[in-house]
This record gives sequence, structure tokens and C-alpha cells, in this order.
Amino acid sequence: MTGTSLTGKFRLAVIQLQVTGVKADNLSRARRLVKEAAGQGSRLVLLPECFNSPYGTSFFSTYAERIPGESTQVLSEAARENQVYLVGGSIPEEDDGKLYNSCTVFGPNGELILKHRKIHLFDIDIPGKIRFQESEILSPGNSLSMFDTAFCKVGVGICYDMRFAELAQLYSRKGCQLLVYPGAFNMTTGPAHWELLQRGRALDNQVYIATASPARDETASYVAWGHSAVVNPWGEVIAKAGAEEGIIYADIDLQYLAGVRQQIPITAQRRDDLYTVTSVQEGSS
Ligand SMILES: NC(=O)CCC(=O)C(=O)O
Repeated sequence: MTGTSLTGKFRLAVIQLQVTGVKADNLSRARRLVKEAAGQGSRLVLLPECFNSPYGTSFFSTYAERIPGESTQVLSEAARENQVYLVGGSIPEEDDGKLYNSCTVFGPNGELILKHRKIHLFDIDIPGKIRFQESEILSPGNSLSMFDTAFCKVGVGICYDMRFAELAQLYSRKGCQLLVYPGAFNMTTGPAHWELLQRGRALDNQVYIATASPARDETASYVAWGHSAVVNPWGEVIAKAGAEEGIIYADIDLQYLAGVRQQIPITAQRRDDLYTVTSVQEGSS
């Protein structure tokens, strides 16, 4: 279903969850915070990357689940009970002997409407700072992932996926007005790039961007930067968390987005005769 509400506005909530090693606690806290967000009028709620498990290659196989499974059952119920679109962050997914970093999205009836497997695995090596190799354990997804809501079309990426401008551009060209990235940047790249990337993706594509990080836990093996945020199509940060657990809210205004696109009409001005970004998955939606 496409289209917008009568006002062209809807409320988005981003949950910056404190993720612990106890899966049941992560699930119950996520469920409680989804309810709280819905109670504040949110129609779309976003959870962080790896919301049911500590983030780290040594944890993925232990916490991995099939989909559907325990964690996605909780997400489905939370979406249905609260009548929200729920972007369920991500979980380590096990399928056919492989592990993926997968985001599931549920509609207000609790039905699974999308599964996105992280396309770009987080493999970096910054000497003296951080080395992380998701590809030692995980397999990449191979699909773009978009879903329709009653308000607008939404594109999904997971964390490192945000570094790839082409993906965001394709989502925008396919009609997405909001891009969501569950993510877990770290204490090196977080302060340097997290907000910059979000503002860049928003400005380049004249879309809203929402990111959800786990809350910071200084005792964890991987310390997440936090600072979940929402950025508008003008490139302004309109909601931002600190390092701790909490919910941030933003009103997504599609008339405002249309106004920005009208004032600075880069889409119509693009020189498709000189350059283009194409998907090998034409028709994917
Ligand atoms: N979980 C991730 O993909 C982390 C990405 C990250 O920190 C980056 O700098 O990129």
C-alpha cells in the first residue's frame, strides 16, 4: 500500500536499546519500549542493529535464530499489540548452515513484511583502533529491501550499508522517502562519520534518514557510539539521542520533503545522459 496520511505527517520513534548478554532481557525491554513509543503516537518504530545479542563475531552463532523464531515472534506480537510498523533492528540469523545479519519488518497486523540481510559486511582495519571482520562469520545478503507503509515507502540498510551512497540513491530513485539504518558504530568511526553519513545520505537524496544504535556499554567488547538520530531532507538533525538507553521521536513531514525537492530540484536536474546508478535487480521493490 502506498500513499500518505491526510496531513502527510507521521511520528517515528527510534529506540536506543541497552543490549546485554541476556537475550530474554533484551527482548522484554524492547517490547516494553515499543509499547511506550506507540503510547506517544508513533506509527513506525525502529530498533538497533543486533538488538537481541551483544555485537561481536564471537556472539553471532550463539545468539543466532531462524526466522521466524523466538525474537521475531516477540517483534511480531509487539507490532500487532501496538498497531505499529516495527523495523526490528537486526538479529543474527541462521539459515541453511550460514549466518546473516538480518533486519525484519512487521506491519501493524503483526505480519512479516520484509527481511533485509546486511548487504555490505563490516570489514575494517584501522591500526591501533579497531579491526572488525564480519565476513569471518557472516554471509552477505544480496537484495535491496524496501517496503510500503500507509505513509510512505521506506528503504532499509544495516549499519555499514549506510556507507554506500549508491544504495541510498537507488532507494530514493525507487520512491523511498525515508531510509532506516539500524546500526552500531563504534568509538572510533562513530564520532568521525556516524552523523556525517546520515546528513550526507539525507541531503544527497532529499529523504529522511533514521538510525538506531544500541546504547553505549563501556564494559562491552564492542563499545557502541550511540547517538541514534533522525535527519530531515534539508540535512538537519531533528532528533538525537545521547549515549544512554532511551527513545527519540521525530515527526516525518512529507509535505516538507516535497517542498525541499521543489526548491532544489536536483532529481530533475540529474544528468542521466552522463552518469547513472542502476540496480541489477530491476523491478525489486
Ligand atoms: N556494525 C557496523 O556495520 C559498524 C559500522 C561502522 O562502525 C562503520 O564505521 O562503518
